[in-house]
Amino acid sequence: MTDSLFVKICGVRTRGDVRAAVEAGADALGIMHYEPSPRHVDADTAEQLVTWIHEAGSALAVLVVFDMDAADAASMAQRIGADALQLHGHYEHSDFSAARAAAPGLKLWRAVSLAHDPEAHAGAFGDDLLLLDAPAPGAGQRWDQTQLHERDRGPFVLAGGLNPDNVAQAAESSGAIGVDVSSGVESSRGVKDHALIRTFIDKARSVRKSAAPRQS
Ligand SMILES: O=C(O)c1ccccc1N[C@@H]1O[C@H](COP(=O)(O)O)[C@@H](O)[C@H]1O
Repeated sequence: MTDSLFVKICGVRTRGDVRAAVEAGADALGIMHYEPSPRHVDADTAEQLVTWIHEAGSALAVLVVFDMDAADAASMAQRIGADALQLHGHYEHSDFSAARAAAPGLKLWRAVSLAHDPEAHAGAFGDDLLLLDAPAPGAGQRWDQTQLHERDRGPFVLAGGLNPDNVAQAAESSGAIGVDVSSGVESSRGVKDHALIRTFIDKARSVRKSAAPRQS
């Protein structure tokens, strides 16, 4: 594990988005499969994006879903060759067990908001990674991080309303091990701005992970 932040760019939809994010040094790229999202792609496009991501370099291809049946989502992630499945929405421990049974070896990332799950902490559902996000994910919404420090959450990735101007301060004050962004690197809803992607990653790379969260 390096001492620089883990950086995920979420909601890629084109080969140009993939190239821009991978060439800028993203550690993971998110592929959104959720029809109400402006970043939604169908299963065939998702599979093509996974191929492009793997051809372009070593970044992880992450299938991102919202309230999709966990086992079905895991099977889809495995079928398209994704490296991880990011589950947003109303999931229980049993859903993660079902997903693991459907796709053994697939990394499962649990995305929650402390507003909905104030006790959330890393590994609670046997997940491989915890993302702490805004109550309304994908909306470019910042959230109150003071609740974050009420208890030890273990390692987590920070998401929700991040952008090139706030990512360094947000990451340093939260003690996150990584950051995840969608709206903040777009020129309009669902349209990635490749220059913003590059700037976001540069700013995130300027942060050294802290041993403990600083008070914001
Ligand atoms: O991006 C979306 O449209 C989306 C829809 C439903 C669930 C999750 C979604 N995206 C995730 O939300 C975070 C934060 O988004 P933003 O940066 O505040 O726009 C994003 O990183 C995705 O993991």
